[in-house]
Amino acid sequence: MQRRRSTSVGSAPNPKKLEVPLRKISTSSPFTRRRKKSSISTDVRIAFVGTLGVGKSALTVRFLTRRFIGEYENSADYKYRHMISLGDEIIHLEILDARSQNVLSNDVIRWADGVCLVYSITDLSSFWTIRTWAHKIRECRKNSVCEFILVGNKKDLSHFRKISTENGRALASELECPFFEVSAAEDYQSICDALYELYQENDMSGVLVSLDFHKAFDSVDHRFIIEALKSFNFGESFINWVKMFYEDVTACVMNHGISTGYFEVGRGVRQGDPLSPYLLIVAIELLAITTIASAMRAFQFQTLHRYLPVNAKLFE
Ligand SMILES: Nc1nc2c(ncn2[C@@H]2O[C@H](COP(=O)(O)OP(=O)(O)OP(=O)(O)O)[C@@H](O)[C@H]2O)c(=O)[nH]1
Repeated sequence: MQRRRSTSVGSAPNPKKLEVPLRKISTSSPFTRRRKKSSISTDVRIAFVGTLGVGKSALTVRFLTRRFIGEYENSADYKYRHMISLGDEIIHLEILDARSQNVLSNDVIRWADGVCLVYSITDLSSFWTIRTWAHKIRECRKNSVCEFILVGNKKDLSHFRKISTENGRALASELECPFFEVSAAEDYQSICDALYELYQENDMSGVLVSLDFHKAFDSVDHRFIIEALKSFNFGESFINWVKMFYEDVTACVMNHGISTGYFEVGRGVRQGDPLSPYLLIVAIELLAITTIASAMRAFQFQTLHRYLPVNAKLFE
């Protein structure tokens, strides 16, 4: 699961904020019943997207308040905050009810951890749009995790149905995402189930990168320090100064007045030097950036283990 803290929708055009008082769903809520984790707090952003009138606001409000009002103010993006507990885990949800547009905005895709692609079972065009939008999400978020689910809303209007459950299921299987048919008008449970599934999907797709900086001060490779400085565009003369301290360094060890021969020192920052912690931070920053990039790439091809040791060697 992506765990982030932010309150704006990228550079989306001034989304109107509608702060809903933080509500804690009781532990008997269907969304909270089935899972127990250690005590942690998670931030999750979910966006409801779909074409005009498919019921995005109705679904959002139903989930947040358990009520179906019927008519909703639809002229802007609305963002809600909501808190739920899943066993010992506190989940801070940010839910975006995106206003309808013909095109799914990149800002929304970049903002969300998970997307509910909503169509109405009574509206064919809302259904056909989904495929394009799903591909757009995959394309736009190919280097980061953003799961989506397919939600067919207005299940209660079965007499006006234009899209069969089988068609919905077939599209979901083509897009390789979970599928739900729900009714914001009549059903609360299935909306919770859908959101829970979305949460689960994201949870399973996360990448955890752990860097162990055991004896990092002593083990960072001097060549890597220089490469890191170059990567961050430090000036040539500054890099030459650092090189002076770190290239061709030799040392010997004195024990009871007896000295070893001189040997080359290729690793470790100089102790007692006020510049050293900053050099280490620069090196760690580059390592973190390349590791995360490798991990995300590796995750896509499911070969995480092959990439991480490459970076880890820099600090061995
Ligand atoms: N019968 C029925 N009507 C629904 C359902 N969900 C939404 N509606 C109705 O569909 C209409 C549009 O619902 P909204 O929630 O405003 O849809 P929206 O996707 O947010 O609309 P835009 O933001 O304008 O695109 C409203 O009249 C709702 O009452 C449902 O499950 N069943």
